[in-house]
Amino acid sequence: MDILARYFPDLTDHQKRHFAQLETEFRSWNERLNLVARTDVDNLAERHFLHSLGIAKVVQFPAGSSVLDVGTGGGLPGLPLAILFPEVKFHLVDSIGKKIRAVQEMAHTLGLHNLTAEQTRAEQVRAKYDYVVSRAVARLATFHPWIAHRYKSQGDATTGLYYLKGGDLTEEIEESGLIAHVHNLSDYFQEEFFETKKVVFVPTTSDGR
Ligand SMILES: C[S@@+](CC[C@H](N)C(=O)[O-])C[C@H]1O[C@@H](n2cnc3c(N)ncnc32)[C@H](O)[C@@H]1O
Repeated sequence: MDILARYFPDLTDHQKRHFAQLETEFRSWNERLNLVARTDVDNLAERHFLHSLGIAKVVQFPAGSSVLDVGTGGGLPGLPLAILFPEVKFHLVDSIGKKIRAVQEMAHTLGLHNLTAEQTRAEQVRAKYDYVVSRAVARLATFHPWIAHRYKSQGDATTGLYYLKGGDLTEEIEESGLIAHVHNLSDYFQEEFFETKKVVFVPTTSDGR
């Protein structure tokens, strides 16, 4: 967990304890459900928790705002972000019920009161949010129509989608026809894993509404 404290030096002892607990819980659920590749389980802090927190290097969610995590699987990036931003409300959705139950159990064990999780398809979400986050779910051209109308109307320059992606995204962004800003996580994190990792920001207004 030292790696999280190194890149987020303002973490409180309470948050550090939460991350340590999350690691224990996540490992235990992973043995049953394969939430992330087994080969990655020794690198949970770097490849999953810190990767999720990469979004926080690009945007600071204000207190009182709301965030939807689409296709959260075992709670990534939503669970680590909910620990980092205790004053922000997170709603995590996935179409697979057993993953959502694992997320609910982990949130309950940690006593995270700012996070809810629901089994539903992204296309069926009806509430509205300030922000959407996601990792590894679908190409932007497929994904964006699911969430394009899930934003509250009073957005600002920071509201929109923050999508964790890897590799060369030129073609994928072009195919989507969206205005997208690409942030390199290698600008923030030194580990080799982040060399090709990005946060793609698609503002709420990027489809011309
Ligand atoms: C590769 S996993 C990524 C999980 C997690 N975001 C992570 O990074 O570890 C993709 C997840 O997206 C979910 N998913 C795919 N399409 C979806 C949809 N239309 N609505 C809700 N969940 C969806 C799948 O059930 C799966 O759990």
